[in-house]
Amino acid sequence: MAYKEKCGVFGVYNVEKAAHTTYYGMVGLQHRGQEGAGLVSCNQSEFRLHRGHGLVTDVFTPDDVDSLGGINAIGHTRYSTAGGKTQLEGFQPFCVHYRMGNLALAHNGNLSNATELRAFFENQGVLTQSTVDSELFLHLISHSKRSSQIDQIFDAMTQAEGAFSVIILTDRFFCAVRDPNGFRPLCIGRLKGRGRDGTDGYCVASETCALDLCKAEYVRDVEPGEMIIIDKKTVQTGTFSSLKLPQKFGTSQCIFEYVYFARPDSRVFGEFVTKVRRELGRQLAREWPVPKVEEGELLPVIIPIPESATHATLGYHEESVKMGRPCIFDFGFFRNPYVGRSFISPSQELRDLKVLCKFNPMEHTLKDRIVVVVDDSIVRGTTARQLVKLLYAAGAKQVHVRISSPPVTDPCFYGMDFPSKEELFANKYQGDIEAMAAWLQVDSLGYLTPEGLVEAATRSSGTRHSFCRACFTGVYPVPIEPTGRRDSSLDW
Ligand SMILES: O=P(O)(O)OC[C@H]1O[C@H](OP(=O)(O)OP(=O)(O)O)[C@H](O)[C@@H]1O
Ligand SMILES: NC(=O)CC[C@H](N)C(=O)O
Ligand code: SF4
Ligand SMILES: [Mg+2]
Repeated sequence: MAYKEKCGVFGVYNVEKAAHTTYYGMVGLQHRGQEGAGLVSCNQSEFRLHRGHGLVTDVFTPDDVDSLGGINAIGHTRYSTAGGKTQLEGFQPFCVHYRMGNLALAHNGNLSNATELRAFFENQGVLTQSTVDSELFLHLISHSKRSSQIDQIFDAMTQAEGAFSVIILTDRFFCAVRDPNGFRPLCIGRLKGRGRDGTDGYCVASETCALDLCKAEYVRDVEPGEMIIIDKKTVQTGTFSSLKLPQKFGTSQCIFEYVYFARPDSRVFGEFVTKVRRELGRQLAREWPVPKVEEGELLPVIIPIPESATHATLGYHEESVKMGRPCIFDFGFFRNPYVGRSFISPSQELRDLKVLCKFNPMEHTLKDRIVVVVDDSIVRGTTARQLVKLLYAAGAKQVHVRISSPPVTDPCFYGMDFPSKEELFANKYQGDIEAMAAWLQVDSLGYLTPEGLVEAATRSSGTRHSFCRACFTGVYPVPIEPTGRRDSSLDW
């Protein structure tokens, strides 16, 4: 795993067998976090919590899920971006009791003003149970002076800055909030007739692939800056209450969800990820075409680096043919499915070994051909460099690398754990593409331009919102702690 991902949140309201449905929703979101998983269900008026380290299937036995029961529940799959990585107290959902009753909360994202908020509460003598930023939501809610619980939650959300897609379960309602920038995705689903006495149930998830698993129909996304309430009235009328958080910094949805992070079968920010990835591949073909071949030469073969580059490669191939550059699409590597994302790779030597365990080239598709190999991104360069060697060893005549995003130059502070700036491949060569190609030992290297990325993603997703692309520019749309810059224009 070159990047450590983000978290996944999933919750249901008025759904028979709530804990079971949430369990399956979390399995669908496993790719978003593998350090730990947790589930809170509301059984009568009792809130029950079960959480642990590792994959969803490791954390829960069938008995655990049965004993959680309930008709309302929320779940979380975690990759830590703040605070403790091992202490169970920092794992979500958080489940507390305060003057308004029970409250369970799960968060995907990273707060940009966490240090400031923590100092404020600690100075007041507030006792905290973890060093995780997400816990601060609980203190913001319980310290709110507002009288109704909905207003307390709204008040808390207006004081948080940065990336947060949050779901909350209380004794009376279910609530879902997306930060005004809309960094992380969040969508709403309906489970027809799956509620008490044949009424409709509702669910909210980070990605639609989790809705598919639970056979929920996609209703719509929670909009950037929207807080929706699902309660008894929703069950009776089919409508949600919706509140709007004040907008401070414009919208900036994470473009990397489209490039790499989200599951290809999900609909993110309103559009299928596969469709956007194909469009990125098409744009890449226009910017960095397939090399021309001499008459009588074998056609170039276009291959993806599995898994995440497959759909961009299909788009690259389609567009190349349309542009009058004949070539074939094929799979040049077998990817060992048993080498999972939880592979531990602390040193360069182990990372190199990991790549070799993961991929084996298929000689018959590669021998004597010009090979154009497409990947979605380069982080440290480990994958690309190793795979290029394997391609030549398998008989490739030339190797051309195409990347369906710009060079990654800066870390993410909005819920994704990237390597440090110094470790990023592009920074080692100050963006000198020729030097980068020489280190990779390839005949050519082409990255999608930042403009091409934004244009293609906007065109194919049809979104009216802007994207964050700070990891390609170093210009952060919301101030980051302690020295980050902020993009005040956000005009792209
Ligand atoms: O330059 P590097 O440091 O080697 O990292 C880049 C690679 O990491 C990602 O894939 P990853 O192996 O995480 O998983 P995937 O199978 O989902 O593509 C990305 O898609 C690149 O292939
Ligand atoms: N990846 C995430 O969304 C992490 C959520 C939260 N900041 C944590 O560290 O648990
Ligand atoms: S910095 Fe990159 S990964 Fe992080 S939110 Fe922005 S686009 Fe996404
Ligand atoms: Mg990859």
